[in-house]
Amino acid sequence: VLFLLLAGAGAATAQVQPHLLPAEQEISLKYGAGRLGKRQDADMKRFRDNRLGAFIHWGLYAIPGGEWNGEMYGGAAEWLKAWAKVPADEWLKLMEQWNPTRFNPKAWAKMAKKMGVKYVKITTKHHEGFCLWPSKYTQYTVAQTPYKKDILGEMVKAYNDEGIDVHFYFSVLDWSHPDYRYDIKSEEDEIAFARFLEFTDNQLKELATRYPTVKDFWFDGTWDASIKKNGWWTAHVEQMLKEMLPGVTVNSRLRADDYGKRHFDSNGHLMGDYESAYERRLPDPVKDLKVTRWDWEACMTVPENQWGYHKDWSLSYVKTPLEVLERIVHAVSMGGNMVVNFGPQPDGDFRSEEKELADAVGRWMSVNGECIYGCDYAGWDKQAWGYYTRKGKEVYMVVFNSPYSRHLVVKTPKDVKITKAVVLNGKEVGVKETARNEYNVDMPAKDPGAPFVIKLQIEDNTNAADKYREALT
Ligand SMILES: C[C@@H]1O/C(=N\OC(=O)Nc2ccccc2)[C@@H](O)[C@H](O)[C@@H]1O
Repeated sequence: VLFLLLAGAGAATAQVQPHLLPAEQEISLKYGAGRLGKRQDADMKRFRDNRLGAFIHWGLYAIPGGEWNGEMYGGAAEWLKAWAKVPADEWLKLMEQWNPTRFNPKAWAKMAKKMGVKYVKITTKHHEGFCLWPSKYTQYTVAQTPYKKDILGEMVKAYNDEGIDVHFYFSVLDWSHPDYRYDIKSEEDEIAFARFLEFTDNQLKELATRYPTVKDFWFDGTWDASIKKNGWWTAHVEQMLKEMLPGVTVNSRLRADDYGKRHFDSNGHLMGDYESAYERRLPDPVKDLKVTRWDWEACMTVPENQWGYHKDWSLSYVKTPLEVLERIVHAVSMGGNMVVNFGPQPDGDFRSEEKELADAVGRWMSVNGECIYGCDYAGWDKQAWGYYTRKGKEVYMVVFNSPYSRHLVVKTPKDVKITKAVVLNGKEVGVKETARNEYNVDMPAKDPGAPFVIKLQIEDNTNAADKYREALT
């Protein structure tokens, strides 16, 4: 009983993975993790190997762009309705202005292709309740705007035509719907929220039916007590989508278990197919190695916290392309994916900073993408110069910080030797063994002046004798 109470209390804690319980002490759950360990089917391998994605946050919030009644709000632009306390019916009047005349889905897809992203996550419906597809379950859709056309369908086709996978962001929280409840405190709440869950099921079935090439559903807006008290429904949604679209992936943020525990169930097992809690933050490469035990996907904004289009990016720090690149590599080096956010303008074009970012990342990926796509955690100790990634027997050194010593220190696991080091699309560099499982890898003769990649050839020679002796302390 005590454990159950603790588990219930755990519902409020963040999704830090609790210690796994010894199997015999696990509690039985009806709506806990549907699977233990990483999915290893082809669809999940594709999700994982894609590694680099882009987020598109596009909705009515792009029109005001952070400003309401002449006042500029510094908070996230897609939350302006909340910051400016705008009633839903007034907010949804923005639909009358939705007419992105410069929207060119083919150009969007080419920009994503040039950036080197392998998938794009699109906000089908954000918290505001405005749908980018002509849903028949609500009046708040593109069909009821001057634009009229199925924007989501145009995007899906354009991205797929460029060989880019499409993932759907879907907010369960829906500020436009009278039956949404933040908590369930009465019979009336129960009845209204049951209607809301049915409405949501219908929209999800509609999305899965209209756009069968969708590869993933990224749920958001699932943190309220009303959802945590309906963990059964979150398990039902995962099952429903996987029956309709075999192979589709679903993020952990959808899921709550029998006791309202989110992301990880009351036995500490990850629900959904990948953890989706690293939003605008990343696990520590030394202290948080636990994340390498499961699949995960991070997402990030270029300003400090703007997902939707905001008119004024001077209100917070804007990350440089190099800072975005380092976060991409950091995620992959720990076995995660990274999704970089874009907030298109109301006219359907992108701001210049985002176009420049896509270009810069794309130029680097075109030369060095081999150390990202299909790569994973190498299992080697992190060094100050940068990050390791690994693909099979190949280990990549992704160098962001060149050392005054001109040597890149590498410490290999026991029985692993380095036999060769070559700069990607460049020359071989010297490798000097300095102690047991320690090497100095030379910097390239001419400092590339930008992050670069060294590909290591390694040899597993178990039990080979060597000349080194551990100190007798
Ligand atoms: C990707 C982002 O996802 C969100 N929220 O994600 C959260 O996890 N929000 C959160 C985090 C901690 C506690 C409560 C909510 C949205 O609110 C935001 O507009 C954006 O779409």
